[in-house]
Amino acid sequence: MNPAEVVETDSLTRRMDVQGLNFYYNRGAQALRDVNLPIYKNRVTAMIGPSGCGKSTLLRCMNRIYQLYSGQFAEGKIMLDTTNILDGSMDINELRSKVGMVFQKPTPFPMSIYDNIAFGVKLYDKLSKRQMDERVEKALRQAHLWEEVKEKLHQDASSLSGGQQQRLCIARTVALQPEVILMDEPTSALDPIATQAIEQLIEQLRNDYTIVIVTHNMQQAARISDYTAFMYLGELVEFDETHNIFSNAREQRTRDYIAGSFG
Ligand SMILES: Nc1ncnc2c1ncn2[C@@H]1O[C@H](COP(=O)(O)OP(=O)(O)OP(=O)(O)O)[C@@H](O)[C@H]1O
Repeated sequence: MNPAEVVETDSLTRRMDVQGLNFYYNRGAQALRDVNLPIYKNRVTAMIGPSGCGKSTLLRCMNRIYQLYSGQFAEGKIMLDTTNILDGSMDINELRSKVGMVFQKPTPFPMSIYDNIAFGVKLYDKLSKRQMDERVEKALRQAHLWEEVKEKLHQDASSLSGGQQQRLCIARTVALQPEVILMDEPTSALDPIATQAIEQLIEQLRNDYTIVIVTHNMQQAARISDYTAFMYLGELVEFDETHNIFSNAREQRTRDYIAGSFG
C-alpha cells in the first residue's frame, strides 16, 4: 500500500520517514518487509497489529537500538528530517537524544528522582546547578509529576508507584528535549487510573513532540492517536488517519483485526 495516499497538507510535516525498510534477526529471519511509513510532526502515530507482526521491531529501528545486538540488521532508509539514521552517519548518542524511547515496564535508574532526570541531561548538556534544577522541574511538570514529587526529589525513584515511575521515565525522556518519542506499550503494566494519566499526558505532549506508540489496546489507539499503522506478518498493511482506520479501513485484513476476528 502507498502511505502517500493520505492527503498531506501544509500543516503536516514528515518528521521521520521510513522508506523500503527490511529487518532481519539472526540467521536471516526477516521480521519487516518493505515498510514505508511517514511519521508526522506533532502528531501521535499508533502501531497496531497481532502479536509478532513487527511493531516493536519497527520501533527499535527508529532509534537503532537493535545495533546493541549482533546479527540483527536493517536495510532501507529511515529519514529523520534530512538524515538517514540507518547509514551510520549520525552518532548514536546524538540519535538517542533526538529520538527518545519509553519502554513497556517502567525502568527508573536506581537513584533519586532528581538524578534520574539529571543523569541523562549531563551526558549531553553542561548546565549550571540552577539550569539543571530548572530542566528537572520543567520535565517533571511536562510529565505531570511535579506536584506529586516536588517535596521529595532526593528520595529513591523506586519509592514511586508504577504509574509515577512511568511518568518519571517520560520526564527523563522529555528532559533531553528530543524531536521524537517512541513508546512501546507504555501503559500495559499500569492500572486504569495510571493509564488514563499517561494517555492525557500523551495528548498534551503532542504539542511539543512527535510520538509513535505501539499498543495492543485498540481503544487506546483510537483515543489518543491521530494516525494508525496496521501491521501484519512484518508488513505494513494500511496507514491512515485513525478515524478512517477505525471506521472506514480500506483493507479487509484491517477491518477483520479491528472487529476482533483475529489476533
Ligand atoms: N530477538 C529476536 N530474535 C529473533 N527473532 C525475533 C526477536 N525478537 C522478535 N523476533 C521475531 O520478529 C517478529 C516480530 O517481533 P516483534 O516483537 O517486533 O512483534 P510485535 O508486533 O511487537 O509483537 P508483540 O505484540 O507480541 O510485542 C516475530 O516473528 C518475532 O518472533
